[in-house]
Amino acid sequence: MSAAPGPSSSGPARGLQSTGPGPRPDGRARVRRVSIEGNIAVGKSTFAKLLQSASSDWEVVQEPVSKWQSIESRPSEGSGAPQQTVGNLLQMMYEDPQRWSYTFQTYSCMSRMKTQLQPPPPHLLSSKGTPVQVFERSVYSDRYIFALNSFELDCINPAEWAVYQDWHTFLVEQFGPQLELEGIIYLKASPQKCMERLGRRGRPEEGGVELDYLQKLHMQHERWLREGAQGAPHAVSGGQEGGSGSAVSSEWGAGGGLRERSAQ
Ligand SMILES: Nc1ncnc2c1ncn2[C@@H]1O[C@H](COP(=O)(O)OP(=O)(O)OP(=O)(O)O)[C@@H](O)[C@H]1O
Ligand SMILES: Nc1nc(=O)c2ncn([C@H]3C[C@H](O)[C@@H](CO)O3)c2[nH]1
Repeated sequence: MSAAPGPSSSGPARGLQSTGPGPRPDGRARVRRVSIEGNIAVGKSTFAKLLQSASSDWEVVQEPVSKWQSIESRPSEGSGAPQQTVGNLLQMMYEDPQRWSYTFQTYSCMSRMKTQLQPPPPHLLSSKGTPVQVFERSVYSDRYIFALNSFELDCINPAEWAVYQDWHTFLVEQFGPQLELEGIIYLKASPQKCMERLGRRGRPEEGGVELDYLQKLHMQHERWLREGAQGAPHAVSGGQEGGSGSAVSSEWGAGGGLRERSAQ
């Protein structure tokens, strides 16, 4: 594991730094919160399942992909109209990124906010061990990896990018301590390996994803973590080419944050 330097002293990171591993004001104080980050198909969900099955103290909150694949209309109150699926935003984004990337990022980020704001389940609150809530990706990678990448690829225009950053900064500052994460588990594999895994998984929407896109996302992750995971917390535990499961296994270090226990 390498500890990423702390985030800069301005902006949304302030709440994270000031709270640190010390006591939180509510009953959730003992529940650690981390995210798993990494390129598409590197093995985050697979690794998350292993974590969850290893101990009842680890609770995984999945990335809300199924919501993105099935956008539901919300009928007006009392209309009696049934809820309907009105689109697959993941597919729309991949098919026409210039048209749909901004819409996708608003929805992905909002759904990540909702999951990060969820209280821990009761069994974690009553755990006698070290309970950990593990989020698949975060509001920080939404912005500093994906939305930024889409902007750099001209799939989000300068006005959309300015608007995204404005509301993102506002919301992260508003919710600061509640969104707070204490660590990041970074799963890393070469873009070629991710491409292979993506192909094997065969998610229909990803049929047009090219190696070049995974290479760009790989670079975004490397830069973000090298620069101290802007917006996000400090502890980074790095996986290796093998990907999930055997490649990285982490435990809480005495000083807070994640420490690598074994890597092969
Ligand atoms: N360590 C591994 N070795 C070989 N194959 C793996 C490994 N980990 C995951 N896979 C396979 O790679 C594919 C992608 O894995 P997974 O769905 O866990 O990726 P992910 O990082 O969660 O993807 P996404 O970025 O889309 O959320 C799956 O087919 C999975 O079985
Ligand atoms: N453009 C874009 N922005 C995001 O914030 C984002 N988060 C995830 N994804 C894509 C990767 C997988 O195909 C699939 C599941 O992770 O969704 C994203 N794509």
